[in-house]
Amino acid sequence: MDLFSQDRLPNILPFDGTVHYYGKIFSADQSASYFEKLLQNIEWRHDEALLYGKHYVTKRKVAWYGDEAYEYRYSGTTKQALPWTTELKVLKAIVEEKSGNFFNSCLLNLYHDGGEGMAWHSDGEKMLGDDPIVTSLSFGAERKFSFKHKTTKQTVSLVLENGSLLVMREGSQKHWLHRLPPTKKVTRPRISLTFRKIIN
Ligand SMILES: O=C(O)CCC(=O)C(=O)O
Ligand SMILES: [Fe+2]
Repeated sequence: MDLFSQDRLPNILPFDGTVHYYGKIFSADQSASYFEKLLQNIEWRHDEALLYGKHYVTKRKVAWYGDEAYEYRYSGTTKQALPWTTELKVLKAIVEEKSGNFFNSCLLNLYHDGGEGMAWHSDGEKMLGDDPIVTSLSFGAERKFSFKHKTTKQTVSLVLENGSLLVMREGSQKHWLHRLPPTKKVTRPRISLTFRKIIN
């Protein structure tokens, strides 16, 4: 476990939680290779959402993998986790080593260009427990990522680089929202791997 590097990392959040940005943990070559493999080997599907009784299909694609065929219920849809691919097993081990945390599942996102993003939310699903730790491992285009405090509305932003690791720790889901804002400046795709730990 890479505890020493975590100790030296500054907290992205000013209060009420901890978010560590590890920066690039892979070289440009390694990142390009992972990006291609993930694009090819992951079973990407358009996400579905039920909002105010209306059924939406997102442009963004997602995929859900895990140790077991966990069921992920949200916005009126249910997804069943697929078994880990070779690359995902390798990446999970690297993220666990870097962060010092263990994960049993991963929600992957594929944003085809800057027109696709993710709206303000927190990853507060019951099955993740009271105070979940969620990662974002990024490949491809650099994107801005923002946090907003649920009561003070204070915001903090950073850029998630190609091959970089972000770990949202204690308090970060309870007290803060996060989003990936859409932008016209980005024309290339990005893949993110959000490793999570299902409690029950
Ligand atoms: O794409 C990202 O970096 C984060 C996505 C996210 O917040 C999520 O999947 O819950
Ligand atoms: Fe999230």
